[in-house]
Amino acid sequence: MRRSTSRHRIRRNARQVRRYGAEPIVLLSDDLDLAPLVITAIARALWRYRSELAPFLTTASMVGTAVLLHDSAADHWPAVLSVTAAAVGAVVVLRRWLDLRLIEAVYAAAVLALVGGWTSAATVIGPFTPPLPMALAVGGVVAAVPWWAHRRRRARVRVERKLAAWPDIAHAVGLAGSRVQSALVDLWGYRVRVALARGQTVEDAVAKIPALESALGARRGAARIQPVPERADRMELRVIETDPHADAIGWTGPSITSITEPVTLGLFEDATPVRVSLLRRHALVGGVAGAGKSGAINVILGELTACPDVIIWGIDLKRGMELLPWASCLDRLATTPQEAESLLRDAIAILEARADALAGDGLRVWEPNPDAPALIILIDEYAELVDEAPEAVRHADSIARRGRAVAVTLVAATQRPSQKAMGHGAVRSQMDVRLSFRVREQRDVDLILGQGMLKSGWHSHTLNAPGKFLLSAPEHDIPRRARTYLIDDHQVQRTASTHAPHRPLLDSISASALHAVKTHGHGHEHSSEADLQQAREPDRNGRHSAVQDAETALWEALWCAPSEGISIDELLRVTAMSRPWLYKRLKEHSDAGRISQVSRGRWRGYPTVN
Ligand SMILES: Nc1ncnc2c1ncn2[C@@H]1O[C@H](COP(=O)(O)OP(=O)(O)OP(=O)(O)O)[C@@H](O)[C@H]1O
Repeated sequence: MRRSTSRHRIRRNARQVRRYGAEPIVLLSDDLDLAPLVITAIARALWRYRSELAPFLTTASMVGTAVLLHDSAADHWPAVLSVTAAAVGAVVVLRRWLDLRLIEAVYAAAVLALVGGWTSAATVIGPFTPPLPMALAVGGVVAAVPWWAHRRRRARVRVERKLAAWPDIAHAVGLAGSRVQSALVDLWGYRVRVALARGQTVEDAVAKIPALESALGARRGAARIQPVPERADRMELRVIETDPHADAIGWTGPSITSITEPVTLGLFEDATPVRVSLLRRHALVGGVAGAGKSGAINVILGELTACPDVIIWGIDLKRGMELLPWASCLDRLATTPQEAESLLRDAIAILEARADALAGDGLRVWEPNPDAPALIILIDEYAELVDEAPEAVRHADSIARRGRAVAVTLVAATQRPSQKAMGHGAVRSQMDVRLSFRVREQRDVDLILGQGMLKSGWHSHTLNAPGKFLLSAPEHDIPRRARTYLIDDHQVQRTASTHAPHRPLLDSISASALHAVKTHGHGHEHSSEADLQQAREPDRNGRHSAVQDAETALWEALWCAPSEGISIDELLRVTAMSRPWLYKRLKEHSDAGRISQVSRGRWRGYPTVN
């Protein structure tokens, strides 16, 4: 009778669970039959919320440990301190291996020091001797708040809870018997390694993607499945919770330290990084005005300037508007057609000298290192070069055909690389890496990416935001939408000044060729060490004079402005500098009280007070 009453109660509880949701409502009573249910429910709740409860569990175990140590081994406190120091050291040393960011490592080290310090003090004087209880309470709360608030931890817990239901999910979608082996949570979602049940294939799982998205409560199109090459019964499930392309993706700094590593340009839609090698390869960046070409060049420069085994030269016939901010890291910057022509002619001299040196040594390719750096020439708006410096284009053509093996390569940006805009030469056909930002017309797709690409599904005319692009390269042969990282002007400035002191010098073979060109008009003469040193010296005068010209033009324009002031557009025209540069200068002058804003967007200089 009693037994049937408690069964009745349990059934009633179960009904309540169904009615009120997942969390069982436990009615406390003195009925002993309910005890196991209560204990199980508490244990489950403790397990489920173990991450949130971690601060309490840590505090409780500190007190327990201190009680034991104080009673039995009070003189062992130095051992506690030593273990603490070792643990803090391990966190510092193994930070990367533990996948901890700097701030997380600092937190972990601080908490470990707090726990160890308190426990050793409690070992000596007892955990309940003032002020230790108060110190524990205050320290516990202070340490727990960042833990509870930490976004990455919360995301990990949420994913763990979701994956705890994997057996049910797998059963529901038709992959019964598969198991989760590991899961990794990142900024954009999570990645799960799944062991498939006997006889199941990755293709079976791919067919269940829509069902999986539904069962995991993800948005449509959020899940991707990839095979694991070495095991047919394993797969990797990627769930993207935040669309990486929804907003601009900030650049977090260079990802490489050598040109032999692939540069990282941005992220694909599935949040995997876009990596492409520029070693001994020419690159073409195309797309309409405002589509993000300069952004891509900035990212490329951010990466390349971090490499001490590459020398960078730049050609920017828009008076250096795009490349000037990087000038301290560019060994040469040409801003006029004449400078462009001589820069490319010098590059050919280097190319030929290197080719001769390689042939002499019986080598096939130039392996860049800090003593023998690669040379990359960035050309912003190639079409301007074609219009203004036809001779330079002939040199560029030659570099495009012969530069790869000797690591003298081009990165050219242009709005529409038609035969005319590319100077009817071989340059376009020699480009191994192609980045297509948005193009205006469908036929422009093939112009940038190559014949037949539009038909094969490379639809860069449908890209819908600045910075989005398609990448075609030997290691990227399927069209996947990507977005470049966005580097703001401050980052450009900071990165350029950080990297500038570490730029390499030209190798002696190349410097000797340059010296010979300067003195004899061709590149095969013997040069003294002093000559070489002079030839190696970066020629950054172009930069300084262009900036000074702009500063002077700006100041004169402001000073001579009429009483209603001069507009931003006019200032942009007279300085030929970028908008951010102009705004920065205006702010500096205005902060110093030298100029004033007469009305919205119109400025003028103050008359000097004597
Ligand atoms: N990756 C990106 N994410 C978000 N916004 C971007 C990105 N790249 C560029 N933009 C935005 O688009 C604007 C134009 O970009 P950018 O100057 O790179 O275009 P462009 O193709 O070089 O144009 P132009 O040919 O006129 O120089 C930038 O001011 C920036 O606000």
